[in-house]
Amino acid sequence: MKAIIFDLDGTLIDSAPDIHAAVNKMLAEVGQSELTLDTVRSFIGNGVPKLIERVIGAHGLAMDDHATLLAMFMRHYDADPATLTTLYPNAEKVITDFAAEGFRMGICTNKPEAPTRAILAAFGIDGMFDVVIGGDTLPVKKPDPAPLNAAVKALDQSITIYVGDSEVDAETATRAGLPFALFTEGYRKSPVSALAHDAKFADFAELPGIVNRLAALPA
Ligand SMILES: O=C(O)COP(=O)(O)O
Ligand SMILES: [Mg+2]
Repeated sequence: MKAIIFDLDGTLIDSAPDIHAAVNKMLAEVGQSELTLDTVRSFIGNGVPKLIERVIGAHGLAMDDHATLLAMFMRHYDADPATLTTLYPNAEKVITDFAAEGFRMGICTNKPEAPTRAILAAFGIDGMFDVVIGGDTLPVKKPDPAPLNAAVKALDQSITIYVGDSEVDAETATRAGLPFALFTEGYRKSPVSALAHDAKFADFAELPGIVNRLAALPA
């Protein structure tokens, strides 16, 4: 049987609006002006500590305040992680079909595990994933391959495919030696051609065909 592991932000869900809202609530708390949605979206992908570092850089704030700002951000984000967030078109139908076909599925994201689980529950899809690895589940994050390797091990299938949207995901899949399907409508910063990938798709309706093709390739 086959397994599929998904990245979360910019892959299954468009979460930037809630992350943006929490960043701006944090900035308001310390008397700083708001950042735009595009700016905050470009800061997503390497986990929350890196997001906060990038916000600090954008505002010329003191790196000494990193821990305080991170705690403030998490308070706001944990309080409201899913209100403005949406699943990408066809994502829910496709993962429901995969589950019905007996695929084992997992999540490997750099988002901390607690809001990851809260968001999956808010969309009623938490039961479909047999393993959830967040950015704080292990001591290291993607692009270190350890989180993805941990998810692969937990699912324990002969063929596992990783689905993600970013440079970080492409590098992680390469380092873990997994076939990688790139969702092109997420938070990638460089052209599709700059990311190592075995397949790409702009609509989740294309994913079942891709998974069948990749699963049939020799390992
Ligand atoms: O940067 C984050 O917090 C999460 O990003 P990811 O779900 O795309 O790994
Ligand atoms: Mg992502």
